Amino acid sequence: MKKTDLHIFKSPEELANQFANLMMSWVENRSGNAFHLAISGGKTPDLLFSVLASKYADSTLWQKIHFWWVDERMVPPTHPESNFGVAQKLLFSHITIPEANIHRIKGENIPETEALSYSAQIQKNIPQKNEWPVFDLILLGMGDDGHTASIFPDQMHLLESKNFCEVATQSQSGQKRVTLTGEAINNALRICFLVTGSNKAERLSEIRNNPEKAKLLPAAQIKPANGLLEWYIDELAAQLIK
Ligand SMILES: O=C1O[C@H](COP(=O)(O)O)[C@@H](O)[C@H](O)[C@H]1O
Repeated sequence: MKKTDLHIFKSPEELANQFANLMMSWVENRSGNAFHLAISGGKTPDLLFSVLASKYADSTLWQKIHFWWVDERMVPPTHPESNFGVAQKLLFSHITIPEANIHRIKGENIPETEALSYSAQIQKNIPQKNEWPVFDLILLGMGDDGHTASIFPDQMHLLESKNFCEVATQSQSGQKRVTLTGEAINNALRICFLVTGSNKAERLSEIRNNPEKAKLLPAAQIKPANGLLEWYIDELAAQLIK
């Protein structure tokens, strides 16, 4: 992680507010009529969804944004752990967005079948470079074990898969996930990690200051082929960074 790629905010609320403004300005300034945004699961995006829903409820930019998911838990959309379900509740139900702009991973389907079907959706809709999709923006989180997307430390091979998507298994619970692979993520134009909370501090300091430990962390392997990589973190997550 280079110093210049790191943006530290006083609180998760300040981060969500500032990031929402930045993101919408990137959408506005991007030429063309589609902006392909892939969002992550977990708790961290909740605040961003709420800020977007309240500050940008009436924005016309929702016509341009196509939502994709970095990963999904293989549960129905009504399940509390559904990443789509959370975005639906906190964001989509508050804005006007064409249904065709929402490209969810269908958690209710058989994981292997859905990984293929979601890959086909990506292939059909997203411009490619070097035979990999080029998302305009990918938002990533990081677990306190250093996983990102649903690429866990015991499944590092998913970083090098030649497929756009793969089935992953949550290491502790055994829950099946469908996730974008490392190469599909690394081909994006811009990748932003959003990370908050003291439970992420140790992993962040390893990524920044300890190359040997960082080798074992999926989040540290995210290195865009041509695009930008930025970290947006709060002070609690930043506390051990030297
Ligand atoms: O399991 C997951 O965890 C990470 C981090 O989640 P958070 O709750 O700490 O924000 C998330 O980025 C990933 O997409 C998700 O599926």
